[in-house]
Amino acid sequence: MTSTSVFTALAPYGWDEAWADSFAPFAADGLLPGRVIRVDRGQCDVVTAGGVVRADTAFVTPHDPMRVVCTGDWVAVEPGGNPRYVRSYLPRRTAFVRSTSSKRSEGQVLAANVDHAIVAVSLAVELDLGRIERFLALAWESGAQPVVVLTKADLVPDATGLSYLVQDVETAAPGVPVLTVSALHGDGLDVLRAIVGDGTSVLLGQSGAGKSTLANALTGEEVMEVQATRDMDGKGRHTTTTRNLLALPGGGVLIDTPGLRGVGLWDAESGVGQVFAEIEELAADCRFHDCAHEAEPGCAVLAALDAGTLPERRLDSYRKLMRENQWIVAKTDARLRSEIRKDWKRRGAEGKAAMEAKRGHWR
Ligand SMILES: Nc1nc2c(ncn2[C@@H]2O[C@H](COP(=O)(O)OP(=O)(O)OP(=O)(O)O)[C@@H](O)[C@H]2O)c(=O)[nH]1
Ligand SMILES: [Zn+2]
Repeated sequence: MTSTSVFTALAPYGWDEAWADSFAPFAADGLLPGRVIRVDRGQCDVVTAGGVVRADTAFVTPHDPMRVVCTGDWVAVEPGGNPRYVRSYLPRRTAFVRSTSSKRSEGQVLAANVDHAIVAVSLAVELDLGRIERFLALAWESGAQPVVVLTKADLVPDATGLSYLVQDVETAAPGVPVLTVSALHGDGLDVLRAIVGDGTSVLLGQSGAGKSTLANALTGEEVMEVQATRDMDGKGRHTTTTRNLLALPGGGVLIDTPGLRGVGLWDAESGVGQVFAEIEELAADCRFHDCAHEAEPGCAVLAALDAGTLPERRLDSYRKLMRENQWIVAKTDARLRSEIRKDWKRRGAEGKAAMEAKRGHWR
């Protein structure tokens, strides 16, 4: 296959000149480029110019879960073999990471190379700005551009009410476009389509926020492809193959993985800073460089609070997310420290053993 036809085949999945450049050394080794559309234990499905192939990730499964191949990664796969192997993956432009179970406070990459993080928020229930801010922190932290999509706009009875809701969300989302859509009536979908039409998008948001409905509207099909298999017991059994990454009919790529639904905050300090851009801006004018905005003299944040230009809810939410984030960071640091200590101990023991072996030799 020529490099032009590879380019044409993979462009709908987000392949571009820059990816092709960083892939060049792998191409020289006879490896094929492809994008991971799904991962399961030790295996992944990769869309290549020649179609979807199944590949083993044993070569690229390091100890660090942050470095495990994930949906959205561009990989170098072997041209054949049973099993065929993923040999490497290209450096990520962005990555969605979440903290795993409380026992092991490591990050886990959920999706890679995402450009737009679509945060779906239902207008059918009372707005929870704190929750929106949390999703936005995570989105900014990943490197993707967040977009808030207020769904089920048809359930808001009047236009004035709707515009107030949008304004509320906008105060919680500086630098973030806020759209309203109704999947029921199709309102606002073209604006969303224009955004996701370029690059790779993910859908975030609480259960019931309308993510699947949006995904279906964008893809124009069911995201779950149900494949009829051999009817073993006459009950019409089906197996479902899930593609977690889809090329959209109007251009752009959508990643929708179960794991991304319900992500938490992970080391998102700079992300939190971006969500609360106006507070960070104020903080630059505090008298003390390390002002905690609690009771310090010359605190510009508290001054804005007093003046009523900064809503108290915003400051509370900022503090809460910062605290939570610091806790996660501290937990990770503790893990790192204990790992380093273990490493020292091991090296110490090896060193001691080596010394003793030498001594034995001298004796
Ligand atoms: N009235 C109205 N209902 C909607 C709209 N979009 C989604 N819904 C309904 O809201 C409910 C939840 O939508 P889903 O798309 O399943 O939500 P989800 O975010 O995918 O939920 P999870 O799969 O639990 O994460 C469904 O009953 C949808 O039919 C809309 O634009 N208008
Ligand atoms: Zn201050």
